[in-house]
Amino acid sequence: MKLILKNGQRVVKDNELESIDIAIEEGVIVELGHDLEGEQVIDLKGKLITNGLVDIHVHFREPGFTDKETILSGSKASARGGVTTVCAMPNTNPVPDTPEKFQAIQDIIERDSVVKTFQYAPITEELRTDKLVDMVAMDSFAFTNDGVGVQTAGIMYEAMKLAASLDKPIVAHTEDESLLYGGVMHEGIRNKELGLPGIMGIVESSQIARDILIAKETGVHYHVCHVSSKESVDAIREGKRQGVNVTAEVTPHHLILNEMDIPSDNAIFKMNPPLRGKEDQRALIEGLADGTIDFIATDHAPHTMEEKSGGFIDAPFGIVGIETSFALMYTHFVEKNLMTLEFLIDRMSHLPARLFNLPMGELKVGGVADIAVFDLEKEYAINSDDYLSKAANTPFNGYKVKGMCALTLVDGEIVYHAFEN
Ligand SMILES: NC(=O)N[C@@H](CC(=O)O)C(=O)O
Ligand SMILES: [Zn+2]
Ligand SMILES: [Zn+2]
Repeated sequence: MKLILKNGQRVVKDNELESIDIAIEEGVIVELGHDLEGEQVIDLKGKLITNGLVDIHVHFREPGFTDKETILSGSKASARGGVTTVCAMPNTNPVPDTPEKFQAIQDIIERDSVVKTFQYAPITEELRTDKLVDMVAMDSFAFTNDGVGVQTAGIMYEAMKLAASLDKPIVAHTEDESLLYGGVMHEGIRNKELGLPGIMGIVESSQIARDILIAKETGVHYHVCHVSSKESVDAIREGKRQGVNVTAEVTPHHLILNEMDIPSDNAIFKMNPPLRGKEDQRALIEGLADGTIDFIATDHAPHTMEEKSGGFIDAPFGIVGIETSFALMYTHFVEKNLMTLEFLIDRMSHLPARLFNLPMGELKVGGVADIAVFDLEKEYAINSDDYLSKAANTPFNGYKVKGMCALTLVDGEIVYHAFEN
C-alpha cells in the first residue's frame, strides 16, 4: 500500500523550508514531489517533516527496573518525541555482561520495541569490578559503563585497546569517585545556599583529560557522555586539535538550564552530571556551536515520582527527556535564532548516526522511511501526565514549547500519531 504524506515542509537550508509530498511504499520513500496520490493520504498541513531523530543515550530500565520504564514504554516515548533510533544503556539488572544476558535484552527489543533500539554492552562486569567483559564475544555496537565512571586508567587502557581492535567505540560516563565527597549538586552557588554537598567540575573533566590521553595512545573512538563543565569542553577541544578520535554529546537540560534554575532542594532537578554554573552552560553552547561537542543526546533517565518526591540527598540521579527534546531545543535555540533548524536536525540525527554507524531515515527516493513530523506553530505546555514514558521526572513541566512531534514513522509504519486529519 502506498502512503502519501502531503503538504509537509522540509528544510532546504538553514531555516528555509519548502513544501513537499512524500510517497512511501514498503518502508521506503519512493517519490518526492507535489500532488502525489496513493491509497492512504495524511495531510500534514504545513508541518515540518524530517528524517527521524537519533538519540544515542537513553535508559529503558529493562530488565530489572520495569516500574520505571520498559523497552515497550521507552520506545513508545521515543516515537512520541520523533526519535526513531535509540541506544539503550546497560545499567539494568542484571547488567548484560555476558553474551547470554545481552541476547536476553535483544529478544525483548525484538519483541517490544516500536523504534530501532540498539543495546550497549558494558565495559566491565557488573559495571563496577575491574574485570572486562568478553568484548570479543559481545554482539554490541559499542561499550559503556554509563552510570559510573571507569575508575582506573589501567582498565580503561585495556578496554580501549580491545575496542580499537574491534573497531567499536568506548562511550564514557566520566566521574572520578575519589573526588566526589558525597556531592549531589554542582559545587557552585546554589549548593551553598541550600546547604548541599557539591560535585566539582574536576570530577568529570579530570577523567576526560585522562581518557583523551589514553584514547590517543590506543586510537580508539572515545565518546564522552553528557558533557557538563567548561573544563571538559576545553579538554575535548584540545583532544580534537591533536587529532584524537574523541566525540562528545550534550543534553538539552545542560544547554537550557544552569544551577540558578534550581528553585529549592527538589530532587526533580537532580541529575548526573549536575546542572552547572552559567559559565559552564555558556561553554556547552559554544562547544556545540563550534563542533567541539558533536551532537545532542537526552540521557533519558526514568525514575519513579516516589523516589523523586523528596530532596537531593536521598533521590536517585536522573531526569526523563526523550518526549520533549526536539521541542525544547527548537523553542530555546531555533526560535531565538541561536541555531538554525538545519543545524538542530543535524545534531539530533545525522551526526550521531554517522559517528556511530547507526541507521536513520533520509528524505530522498530510496531513503528508509524513518520520519518525524513536528508542529512548529502550536504552542504547548509540557505536561508529564501526558507522557508515554512510565516516568514523569522532568524539571520542564509547564514549560511552553513549540515543535512537539505530531507523527512518527519507522520503516514506513506509523508508530506515533497525534493530530486529527
Ligand atoms: N544521568 C543520570 O542522572 N542518571 C542515569 C545514569 C547516568 O546517565 O549517568 C540513570 O541511569 O538514572
Ligand atoms: Zn552517565
Ligand atoms: Zn545515562
